[in-house]
Amino acid sequence: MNRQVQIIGVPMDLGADRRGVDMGSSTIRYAGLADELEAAGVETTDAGDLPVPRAEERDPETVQPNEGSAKFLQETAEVCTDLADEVAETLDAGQFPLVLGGDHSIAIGTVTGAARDADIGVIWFDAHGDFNTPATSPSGNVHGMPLAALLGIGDFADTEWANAPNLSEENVAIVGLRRLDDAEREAIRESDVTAFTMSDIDERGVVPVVEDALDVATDGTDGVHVSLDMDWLDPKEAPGVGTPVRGGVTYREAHSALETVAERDETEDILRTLEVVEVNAILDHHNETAELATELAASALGKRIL
Ligand SMILES: NC(=[NH2+])NCCC[C@H](N)C(=O)O
Ligand SMILES: [Mn+2]
Ligand SMILES: [Mn+2]
Repeated sequence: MNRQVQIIGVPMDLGADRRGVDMGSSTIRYAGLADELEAAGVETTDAGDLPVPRAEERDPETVQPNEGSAKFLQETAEVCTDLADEVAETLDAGQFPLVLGGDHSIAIGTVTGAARDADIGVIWFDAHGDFNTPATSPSGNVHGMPLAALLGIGDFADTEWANAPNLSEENVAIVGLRRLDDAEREAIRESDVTAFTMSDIDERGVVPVVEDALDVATDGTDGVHVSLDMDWLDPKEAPGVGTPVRGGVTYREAHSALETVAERDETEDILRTLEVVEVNAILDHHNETAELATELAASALGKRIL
């Protein structure tokens, strides 16, 4: 496939408690993303990093009284609106947006941009559901809320900047789930989102599960957004993440999953956007999580062993 990839970095850490995730985009570049993608046979350009305000720069006067329920929500809205424009413009120019986080709150920008002129499906590789709302979140961290925000769940019902117009719950598949807050579990059960837990992967194997997730995300849509939270992997493979959870997928399972996406893309041209998030440079060991992120992006975009 003759794909022109445009890298868009978003050094965002306002959605997470653990500082260090703002360096994710540069560590992934430093790990050799451009070379890895070249090996996958795709042409790459780099749009650099979007500006993200720093927590320290904030004027205390602007802090909202209800700040604790969704920290830095106003700043997140601004960054995600910029990102959505950048993603939509990249697609309009015939290029493929590869978004590098930053924490997972940026998915609100990537997905609203991807869904601007198309019906899309989403595959969400994650240990977590990211299905909290300001009312249910135990942490107030927006990186635990992007899926709920995009789908307009609960108090996100009229949050226009965060709702993805052309995305329905029926076309969302979460893969690899293993840690949920109580209210989040309830909200996912009540929704029409399809959730494949780690138990499903244990029982059936990762490839059949990803095939099913692809069926969910492609059913009646124009394309698929793949969101890869690096804490989806087991912390033994990906130690550089802020919210690690034991019992994640292995190195080989992760590659198989993204190769399965690439195989479907080869025959059906389904992949619209890709993002890799939650790489935390401070917590990483010798950049190994960033290196893994580059490898997995390349697998998703068609790199093969043979
Ligand atoms: N994208 C992530 N790493 N999300 C972790 C979310 C953790 C927890 N459920 C919360 O709401 O704070
Ligand atoms: Mn996660
Ligand atoms: Mn996540």
